[in-house]
Amino acid sequence: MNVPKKVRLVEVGPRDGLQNEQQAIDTGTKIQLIEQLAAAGLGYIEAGAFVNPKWVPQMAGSAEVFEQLKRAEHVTYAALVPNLQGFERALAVNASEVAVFCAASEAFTQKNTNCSIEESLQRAAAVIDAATTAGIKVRGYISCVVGCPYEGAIDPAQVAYVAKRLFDLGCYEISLGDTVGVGTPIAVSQMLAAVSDNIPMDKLAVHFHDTYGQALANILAALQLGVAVIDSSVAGLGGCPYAKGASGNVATEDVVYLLDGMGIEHGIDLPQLASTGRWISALLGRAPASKVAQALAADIK
Ligand SMILES: CC(C)(COP(=O)([O-])OP(=O)([O-])OC[C@H]1O[C@@H](n2cnc3c(N)ncnc32)[C@H](O)[C@@H]1OP(=O)([O-])[O-])[C@@H](O)C(=O)NCCC(=O)NCCSC(=O)C[C@@](C)(O)CC(=O)[O-]
Repeated sequence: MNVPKKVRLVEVGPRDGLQNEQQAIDTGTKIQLIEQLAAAGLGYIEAGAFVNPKWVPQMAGSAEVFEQLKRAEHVTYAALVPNLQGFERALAVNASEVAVFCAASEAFTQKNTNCSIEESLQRAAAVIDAATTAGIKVRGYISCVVGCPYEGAIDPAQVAYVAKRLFDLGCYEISLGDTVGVGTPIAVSQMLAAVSDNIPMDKLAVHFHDTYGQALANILAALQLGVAVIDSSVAGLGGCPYAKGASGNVATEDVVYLLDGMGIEHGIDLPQLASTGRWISALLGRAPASKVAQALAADIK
């Protein structure tokens, strides 16, 4: 087993977590969420998305979020961008990094970005060229790495193909997304084995949604293979607008508790993070999806 000693958590709550919320969330609340996450020790926060606001209205105010945010020195504030237009918007508000996104499924790519996989890779290439010129690092996401809401099971070879293309284009890290949350540890391990034939494990991240309650088991499988970057969302917020019924990302609180149990360093203050999760969940009118946050609140020892 190659379990890492230290893990980097990529907090996607303010973007992936909020993008699918139907109720309006004001800019001040989004900023407060990001600032609280930074105060809890998160060093990488995806703070917004510069996508077409007609497609994802909740992310329409991302420019204001980036402009008004009080930035902490230890934090990378990343923005999701689908194309050059999105990159230019992110650059204008001084995003520290950007992330491009593709999928391993043709049907999902069409629904999510209105183009083919090949065209999405060309858009990513244009963003990477412009970002390189501007001195900005680019992360790459791949959705539907285990299953697709439209195509069903996805062949690990197809994930490996798209991952290698994105990596060769210049993404410094590839985040592998189980968008629907259908994966189980064996399927995830097979997918990671295929992808890591072409890309070193230390350039891979995992991004699990918890629809079927498998996210932590999948993370454990990924950690045992040496993956050291995990995407998660405070309070388990989230869901993709183009993956109907898919639940939120794995809760950051739950990942932190798992890492503590394995003696893996992460740099997060769990009680403070759980308090942020309770605050944002209360604001959204629900309990945190994190079991750890619920157990801490009930003082279960
Ligand atoms: C990709 C597009 C833009 C193509 O959308 P399109 O409609 O095909 O774009 P277009 O190039 O034909 O342009 C149409 C209009 O969109 C505008 N436009 C074009 N680009 C932008 C932009 N960047 N920002 C603002 N406006 C933009 C453009 O200016 C034009 O405006 P009009 O002339 O009609 O007024 C659209 O499909 C889109 O925005 N899709 C994003 C969908 C999305 O955000 N999905 C969720 C994020 S991905 C995800 O959650 C998965 C992930 C990453 O978390 C991992 C996982 O869990 O799997």
